[in-house]
Amino acid sequence: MNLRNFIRINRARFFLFSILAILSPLLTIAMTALVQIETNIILSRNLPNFLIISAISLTVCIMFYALFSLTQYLLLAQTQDLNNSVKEKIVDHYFHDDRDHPVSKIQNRLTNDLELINDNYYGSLLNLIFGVVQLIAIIIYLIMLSWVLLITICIIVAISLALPKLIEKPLQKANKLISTSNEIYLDTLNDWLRGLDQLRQFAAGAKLFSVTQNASKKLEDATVKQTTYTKLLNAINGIASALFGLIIFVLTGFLVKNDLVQMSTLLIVGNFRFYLNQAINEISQARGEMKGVKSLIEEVNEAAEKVQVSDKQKTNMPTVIKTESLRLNFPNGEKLNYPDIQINQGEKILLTGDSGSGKSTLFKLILGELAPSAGKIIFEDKDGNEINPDLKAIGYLPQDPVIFPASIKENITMFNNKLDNKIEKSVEEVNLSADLQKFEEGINKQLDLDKLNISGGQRQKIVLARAQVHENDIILIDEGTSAIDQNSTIDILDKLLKSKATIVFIAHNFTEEMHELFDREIHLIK
Ligand SMILES: Nc1ncnc2c1ncn2[C@@H]1O[C@H](COP(=O)(O)OP(=O)(O)OP(=O)(O)O)[C@@H](O)[C@H]1O
Repeated sequence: MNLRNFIRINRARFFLFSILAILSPLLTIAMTALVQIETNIILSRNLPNFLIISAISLTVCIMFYALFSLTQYLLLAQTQDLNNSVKEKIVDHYFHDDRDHPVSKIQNRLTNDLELINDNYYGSLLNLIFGVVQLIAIIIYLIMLSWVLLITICIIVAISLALPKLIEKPLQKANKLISTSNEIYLDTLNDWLRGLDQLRQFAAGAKLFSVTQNASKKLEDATVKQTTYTKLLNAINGIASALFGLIIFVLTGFLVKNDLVQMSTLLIVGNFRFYLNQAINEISQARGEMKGVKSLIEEVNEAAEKVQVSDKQKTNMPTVIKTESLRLNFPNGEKLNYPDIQINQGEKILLTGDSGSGKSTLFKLILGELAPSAGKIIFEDKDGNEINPDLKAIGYLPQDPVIFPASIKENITMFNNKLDNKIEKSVEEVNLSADLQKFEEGINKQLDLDKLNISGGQRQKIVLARAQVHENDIILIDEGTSAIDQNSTIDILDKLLKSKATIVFIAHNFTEEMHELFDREIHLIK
């Protein structure tokens, strides 16, 4: 998200943007110079020259507005292209880093953070170039007039550029606060709107309004705080530049009085006073705003960094999975201690235990999503050697089946059409055929996550079929049949447990008949 990437995204467009961004402020100075010439022509009462110079002034004025609008358009196009590329990199990063991220954090990165950077950094870039070019043009003009004026202006510029430092830190903090508050707001909306039906049913609207209003208020407060600092920066700059302009005006008057510069200088300096104020204002404000989002840019850059996929050769699937003195301490003080467990190749294990005894967490530890606080998980090959398996090759069915807004077929193959030939068998094995007959489009039915157009049991059957077609050697299933009726469950388990794969199945309330389908049971105690 840095300037180098901004240039690289489209060098030709950036070049054109830079030329126009330099040309536009020069045109404003040219317009002022033309006004001065026009004034002299009026004083000499020369109508033909007046008409010519007026036509030139009009052309320069139209050119300025046309070029400046084009410059703004080019800036926007360049920013949008950079945003698209950064968004792609951020999604790629979150996909490959194998870490658990709250959805709201990713949403915030991809929307609010990028918007803040666009407005404050790239939006200010044009103002910065515009201000610097305008300032340089005025300085050159003044050098030709008087060195006293030049030195005074250099001192003024140095002070003006140091001004944003006064509130640089609080502005950075305010920008960070907006980002965090937005993340919390999105989180709150996600958590509470998901259960909108239930809230309606239990007439709990008051709670919904209060939590969303609370989160929204924090976000609004953060925005107000940031705006306050930005406006404060504007006010400081405005007052300073007005003061500085006045000093220059008075100084020029003094120089004229002492015959050190010509009378006309007073008019020129008067005209340029406005531009000098404008240039200093724009430079200071742009620098302040750009610095304000510096730390946010660093965070976004980190999130967009390419994740190095380890080139360490991942070995085959383990024959044995063992845990040794495994312990996990959560940051909130909750502790889980596991007995030593061994899972052998091809075994069908039923994992049971009290609610909260750590069954789902054990899966997350095996999958490497959580790191143990003590003890370890050992993966061994058939010769008993410790190996480093590719944990992504372990099939995992979480408690809440994860379904995508695509067809049932694509949800089973996970968009790999090489697996199409295995679908029919898997659909049979998970008892999904009868359900598919109810849909006009059958297996090609598009799932609509908002309308929830399939039942909980059908969702579970789809993810079970997904595990079947992918033929993983090890499958971890977390309450994979809890929404499926008992007869179907027995039927599905009967077929599923005949496979060669190692299967660990978490379940509650299984009947004796269901227990008997497994080789053994591991029971965790809280
Ligand atoms: N991120 C977390 N932070 C703090 N505690 C957690 C976290 N995740 C899980 N726990 C705690 O760890 C314990 C084990 O949770 P886990 O989900 O593994 O239990 P479980 O045996 O699968 O329960 P259930 O049968 O009810 O699904 C619970 O007491 C839970 O509160």
